[in-house]
Amino acid sequence: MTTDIAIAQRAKMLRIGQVAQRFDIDEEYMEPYGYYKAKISLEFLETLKDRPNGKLILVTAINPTPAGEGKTTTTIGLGDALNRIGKKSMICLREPSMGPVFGMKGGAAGGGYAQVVPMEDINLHFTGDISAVSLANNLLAALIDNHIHHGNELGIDARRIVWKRVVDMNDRALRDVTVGLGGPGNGFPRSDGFDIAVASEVMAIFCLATGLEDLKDRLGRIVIGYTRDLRPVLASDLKAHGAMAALLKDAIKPNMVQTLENNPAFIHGGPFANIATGTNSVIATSAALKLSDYVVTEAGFGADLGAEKFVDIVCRKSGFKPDCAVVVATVRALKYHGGVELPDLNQENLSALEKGIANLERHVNNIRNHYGLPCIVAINHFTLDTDAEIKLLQDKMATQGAPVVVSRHWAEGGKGGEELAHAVINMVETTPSNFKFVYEENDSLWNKMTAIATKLYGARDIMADSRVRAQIRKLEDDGYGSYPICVAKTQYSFSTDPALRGAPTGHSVAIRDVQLAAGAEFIVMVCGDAIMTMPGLPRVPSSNMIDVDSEGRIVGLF
Ligand SMILES: Nc1ncnc2c1ncn2[C@@H]1O[C@H](COP(=O)(O)OP(=O)(O)O)[C@@H](O)[C@H]1O
Ligand SMILES: O=COP(=O)(O)O
Ligand SMILES: [Mg+2]
Repeated sequence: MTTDIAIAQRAKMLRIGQVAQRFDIDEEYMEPYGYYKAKISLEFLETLKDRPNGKLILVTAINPTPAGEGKTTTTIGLGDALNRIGKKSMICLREPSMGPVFGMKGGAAGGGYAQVVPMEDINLHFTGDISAVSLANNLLAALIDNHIHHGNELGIDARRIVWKRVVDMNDRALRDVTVGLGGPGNGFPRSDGFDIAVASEVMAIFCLATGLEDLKDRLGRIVIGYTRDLRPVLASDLKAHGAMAALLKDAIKPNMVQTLENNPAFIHGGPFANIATGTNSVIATSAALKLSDYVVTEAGFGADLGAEKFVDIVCRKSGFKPDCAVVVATVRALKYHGGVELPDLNQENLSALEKGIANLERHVNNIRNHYGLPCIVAINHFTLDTDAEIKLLQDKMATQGAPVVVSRHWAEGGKGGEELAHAVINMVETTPSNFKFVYEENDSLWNKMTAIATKLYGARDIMADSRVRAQIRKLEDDGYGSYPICVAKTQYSFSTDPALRGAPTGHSVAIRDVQLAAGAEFIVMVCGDAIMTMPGLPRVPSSNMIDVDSEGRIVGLF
């Protein structure tokens, strides 16, 4: 079988300036990173602000198997298909974290004949944005310990520092560390830990900021910890935010690359959707909306996570209003939700498929009734899907109020996605969006989390111990009650139990921890025990297969 990287390395790429010209982006505003990547200057984006917005299509999915069900691949295939049928379309994706790249899931540049290129660059260092985010995050961490070392004038309580270090790698050995060992010259010993870079609040701020000044202002409002009398200590108290913004001044400009069919793609910002917001930067999507008639963007994991955060955090803050949603479903994942285990997903199993369709039905219901969005089901066709399985899925979904389209973009590129593209255009042109939030800004934090859990997850209620309840009360007392919620929970289930697949009801969502993201302006609610902000590498990491050959070409990157 032809690998993704073999297809990508055979691509006939255009110089990135040629791709940009098709979308009236003058080369003087392009800051090339080689021949096939470029950043777009923020000054250029300023010149666009009076233009009307194009239509916004959100690609989401059912709860995935560990491999993922093809949101990124479908976003790319749909974007190519829209351009093939004569629609001026751009796609907006997140940049891949090297955690999954070297870990279990692999890259995030699509697959088959629906990829963005140069995929090796995109999946590895790309233009250095995630490294810049990591450095900005860790500069703040270093300044905290340095401040304590040099007398601690702010009175930071070292036991109440909430700011962690980050690295863009899956490294369980760094989850729980002690810093400052080795005597007085090394500072004061204290427990610390690393999160994966894409879980950093700096990444969330990066993705929500509207420009450099907003970025700097938000960075300054980060709460790094508390004094002994529980007063918050901010990054601006440490005079850190200017230097942090300086590290990010180039990263904040959106990156442009191209698809295998030479259509433009913005790839910018990379938060995961199970532990963070899960969508690309507001700057990139805002730019794409001014530069094209149809923007296709994806939100991570299932519609219970990435799409909900896109709606309740990103759209609430940015003013975006999606015109429709495409929910990606696969036969394999629906069989998984019907109880089939991973090794057996390649066998036809109509009864399991029929049972697992409940997961898709609930996502369609949530998207239509709780996000108020017209919805299309895209069956991301896999080679081993049987006609009987496809027919069963189409028949079962026929009464759910969402058109079901089989899309073959992975195998055929944009051509394979044209039916989906026509369905999207028809939906956008005939069905108005009744876009709405799942909860209101002035609902209490507890009621916001209750709304998400009961309306979307099928939960009976939420619960929390007295410590967490006290934390929530203090956040309300400190004036953060109007902030939206960023749920951190497993991506495999509507519940907090990854093994509870399908469409569980009556479960309880336990809030294990609550974290303030004052700069990103949301409250993280960590639900259940199956979630961590520093993943570990699997027994056989993808890095085993990755190499560089004698001509300097990357091999084994999927
Ligand atoms: N139709 C398909 N057939 C085979 N492999 C696919 C198909 N769609 C996606 N993939 C592969 O599945 C993995 C997940 O796809 P991706 O688009 O990254 O999913 P998501 O964005 O939902 O996590 C990638 O390795 C991709 O190449
Ligand atoms: O945050 C997760 O994103 P994917 O669903 O694209 O892997
Ligand atoms: Mg993806």
